[in-house]
Amino acid sequence: MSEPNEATPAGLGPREKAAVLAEALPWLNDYAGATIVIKYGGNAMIDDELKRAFAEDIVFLRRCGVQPVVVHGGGPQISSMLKRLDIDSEFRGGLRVTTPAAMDVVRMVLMGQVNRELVGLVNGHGPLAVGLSGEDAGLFTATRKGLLLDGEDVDLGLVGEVSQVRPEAVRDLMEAGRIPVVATVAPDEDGTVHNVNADTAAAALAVALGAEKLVVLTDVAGLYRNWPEDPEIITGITASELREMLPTLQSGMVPKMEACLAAVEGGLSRATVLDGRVPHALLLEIFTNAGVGTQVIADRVANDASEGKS
Ligand SMILES: Nc1ncnc2c1ncn2[C@@H]1O[C@H](COP(=O)(O)OP(=O)(O)O)[C@@H](O)[C@H]1O
Ligand SMILES: CC(=O)N[C@@H](CCC(=O)OP(=O)(O)O)C(=O)O
Repeated sequence: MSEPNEATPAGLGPREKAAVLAEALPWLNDYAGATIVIKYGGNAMIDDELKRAFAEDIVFLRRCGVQPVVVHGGGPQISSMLKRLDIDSEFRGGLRVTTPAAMDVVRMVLMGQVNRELVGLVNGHGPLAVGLSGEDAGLFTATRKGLLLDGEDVDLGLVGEVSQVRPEAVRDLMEAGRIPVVATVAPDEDGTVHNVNADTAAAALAVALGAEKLVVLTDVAGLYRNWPEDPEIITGITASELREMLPTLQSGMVPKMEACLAAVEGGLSRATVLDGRVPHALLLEIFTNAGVGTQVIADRVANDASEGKS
């Protein structure tokens, strides 16, 4: 048996461990029963250990009385399958130009590969996760997305934005104590399946569920003020400040920060971008005072805070 307060292999003695657990109490109170939508980016699914840690965090949240809903990406996984199949693909404005042939691969990889793997990892802890996509029970309806880039109309092919969310299927699962794991392909009104960016879909679902918070796990420490020259990360930004910054953003950060903005403008108090390469980043964010990543704060919440109302 170890001596009182002797450091464990994890580097913490009993007192420090107890302090970490005690620090979680206010957060446990705050988040009891709350819905948290977690977007898990394909770039954060780096290795098996990180994916296992992510699944543990999701189950931990559920066991603490939080209602986690996972929306996952899989961009790098789609790209590698397209390459194997010798199908060209390019990104414009952070979105994949999606031909019908590429769409078949997007659907196969997101639903048949990434979704199955995440569901399996969570269910290693008990029969909790149920996988679904925007095609199930009318969850998402897509409309074709237009894009104006440098004054030029870009044809993105079968890329969709979410025009309607029917969150009933997700709610049914949550009420049954399950953890919904959502892949972001979605039919349009005629049934043609579209490729929806996972950040965009996560924000739309978070708004439709009236979630407490949107957490986006990616492969950078947060939103850089001057990417990539300067290592400064923005720790907190209001919706108005982010709106001003949006036109200066590049690549994958464009849909990501647009999604965070849509989430807080749609009624959420906060949306946070976190480094998913840090093991258990989700637990650090939800249950400690560590304050990691970039937090986007709704204007009304920021105003209330400056007036001392919260
Ligand atoms: N201002 C910025 N701050 C941080 N990352 C940025 C910024 N601008 C562009 N990026 C790029 O955006 C990427 C994240 O978007 P993306 O690759 O789509 O991630 P995910 O797969 O998690 O959705 C980062 O890895 C980085 O290369
Ligand atoms: C339209 C569009 O770009 N769709 C994305 C869908 C997957 C995704 O968003 O994955 P990440 O979250 O890992 O980037 C794609 O085809 O890559």
